[in-house]
Amino acid sequence: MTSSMVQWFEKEEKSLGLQRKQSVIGEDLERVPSVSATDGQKNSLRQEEFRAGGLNLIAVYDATNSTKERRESIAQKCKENNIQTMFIESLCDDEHIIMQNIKEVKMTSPDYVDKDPYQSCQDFIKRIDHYKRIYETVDLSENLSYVKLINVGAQVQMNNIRGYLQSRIVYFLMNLNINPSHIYFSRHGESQFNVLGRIGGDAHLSPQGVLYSQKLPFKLKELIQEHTPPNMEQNVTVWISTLKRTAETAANLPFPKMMWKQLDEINAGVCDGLTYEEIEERFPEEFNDRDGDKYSYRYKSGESYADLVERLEPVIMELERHNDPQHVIFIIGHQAVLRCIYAYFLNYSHAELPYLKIPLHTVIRLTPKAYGCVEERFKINVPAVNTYRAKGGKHGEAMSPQRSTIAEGLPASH
Ligand SMILES: O=P(O)(O)OC[C@H]1O[C@@](CO)(OP(=O)(O)O)[C@@H](O)[C@@H]1O
Repeated sequence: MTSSMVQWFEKEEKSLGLQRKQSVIGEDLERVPSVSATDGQKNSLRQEEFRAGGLNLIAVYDATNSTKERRESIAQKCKENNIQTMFIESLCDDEHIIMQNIKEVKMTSPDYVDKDPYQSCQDFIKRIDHYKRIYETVDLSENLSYVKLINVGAQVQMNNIRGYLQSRIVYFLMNLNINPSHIYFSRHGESQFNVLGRIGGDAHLSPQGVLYSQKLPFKLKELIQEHTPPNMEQNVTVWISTLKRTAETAANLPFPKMMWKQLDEINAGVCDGLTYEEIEERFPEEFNDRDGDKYSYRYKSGESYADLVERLEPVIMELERHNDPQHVIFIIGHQAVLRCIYAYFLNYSHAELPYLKIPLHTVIRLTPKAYGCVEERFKINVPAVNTYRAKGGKHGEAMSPQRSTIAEGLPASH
């Protein structure tokens, strides 16, 4: 019986979006849809294109592929088109996981939108019975590359897994979990460099930033209490970067802290410590190049957003692995770093990612679900400069003495 397959595939796609080193598994998108024609049911084919070098492509064929015969036919078709295949099977015989899965995953699936939950549940149980009767598990006789996850990764079997991309997929699948949990994050409090409109560096907090660090513990506790059972001790770990502004922001939080070098802000290389105006003046071509393709642009002697995404992979894996609903992870990070994490969970494209709005003095709560991710923002009412710079535009209010108070449409807390 298959379980959570759609979920696995969707998460897999997202993960691969973070990865730019794929081997080429298909170079001609036009050919791939012919594979889906082998299945008369409502199987869908979703394709994700990766532009590390222009040609790397991966296609995710999301379907039950329940018989050996069908899998053979898919593998054969792909082979004829020079496409490497890898099958992922999720087996589950743990009743508790199955019921939880039906409740939390299937009932939020697009298949059951606007349907009666009881009837949807019955319908899904019928589907499971159907698959129990006809499903043929993947095995060695098929001579395929495959990964078999048993009871949500309690056991993992694999066959013929080769090369960089396939090993990365296995690594990713082994770290997934289906327990609902919350992730909190915030940028550090306003820094002295933020006030001056300077990027990068390792500045201390401004007086407003210090005020934010003092109000933060109250807000965080209040938010966590919303989903923690009464009298339950708050179990929180705070992740910070190695830069002073994050440690100073975390200073008043009475929770264990974990320092990650990976959470350091994007390395602006020769532009570190400059304002956007100074960069434009000293490095006009570089400045334009960054505006042209902000995701791929790499600062001289520094990093690009694409580099940052790779650097953050262990952080993302830890977040994916995190499966204790009573334990909260609170990340105090930076504008570029938090854009990457946020884009991963909310599925933003490479083009959108570097322009996402992650304002200062705002706590963001993410609750990943099987189909999407719920996002809530809580502005703490300590005025801060606006460090946002739109494409081709000017730096936010950072260059002016004005401070924004409450971001549009957000609840303010005191
Ligand atoms: O990629 P852009 O939009 O320039 O934003 C990243 C910049 O944000 C800043 C602030 O301008 O981050 P932060 O203060 O959160 O550490 C800079 O240090 C960093 O270079």
